[in-house]
Amino acid sequence: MSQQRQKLAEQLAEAVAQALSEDLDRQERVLLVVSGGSTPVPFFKALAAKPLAWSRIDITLADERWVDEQSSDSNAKLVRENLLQGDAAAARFVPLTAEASTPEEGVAAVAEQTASLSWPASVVILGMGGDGHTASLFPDSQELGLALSTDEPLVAVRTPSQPQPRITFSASRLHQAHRHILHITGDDKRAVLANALNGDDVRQLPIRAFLSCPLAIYWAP
Ligand SMILES: O=C(O)[C@H](O)[C@@H](O)[C@H](O)[C@H](O)COP(=O)(O)O
Repeated sequence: MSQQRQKLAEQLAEAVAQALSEDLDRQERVLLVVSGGSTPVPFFKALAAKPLAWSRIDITLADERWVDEQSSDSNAKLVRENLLQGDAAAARFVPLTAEASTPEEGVAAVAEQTASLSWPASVVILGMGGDGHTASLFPDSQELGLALSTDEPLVAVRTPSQPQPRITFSASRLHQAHRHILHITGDDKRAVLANALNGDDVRQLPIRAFLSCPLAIYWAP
């Protein structure tokens, strides 16, 4: 982990902790939506160390891979092992998983299980892939149009570029937040973001669906 990425993770954790604590002053419970993948790990660790009223914080994921919760590809496992540690273990984590063997079969159960979360979220933290996807809004997925347009909260997604099927909150649901943050690292992603900022076709680079939320960008080389 480069020093710059570590510093970025710490600055992001500071900003998110500040946002959560401001909202906790006004609301009984607050919602934090995080992303999976590899980038957020140092941020999760830094956030877990913050003194917050964790028992009043709900945490969920922007999207999930449809795998066993013990799989190393599980975003829920990533959150449990890196964020829900120490005092932060008192947070209520609502995963996007269900007993069903496919996300298409499980999406209704996940919708029921996440129905108790109260939106708008305090903060939605997004990641981005090299193809401009965010959450599981993939440019090559057949369900992209649906995920970008539906008012339903969740969409089951299959995409040729990814090994597992997925479930994602829809763009309209992810828009429901007081603050949106994009957390990315590396020159490749900087170039993808620059490209995204230079055009409008959301289906080509789905991160564009969030560029005017407004979106705070946390980037380090
Ligand atoms: O489950 C996931 O993979 C995500 O939530 C996804 O949208 C992620 O944020 C990007 O793919 C970036 O992933 P990296 O941080 O691993 O580059």
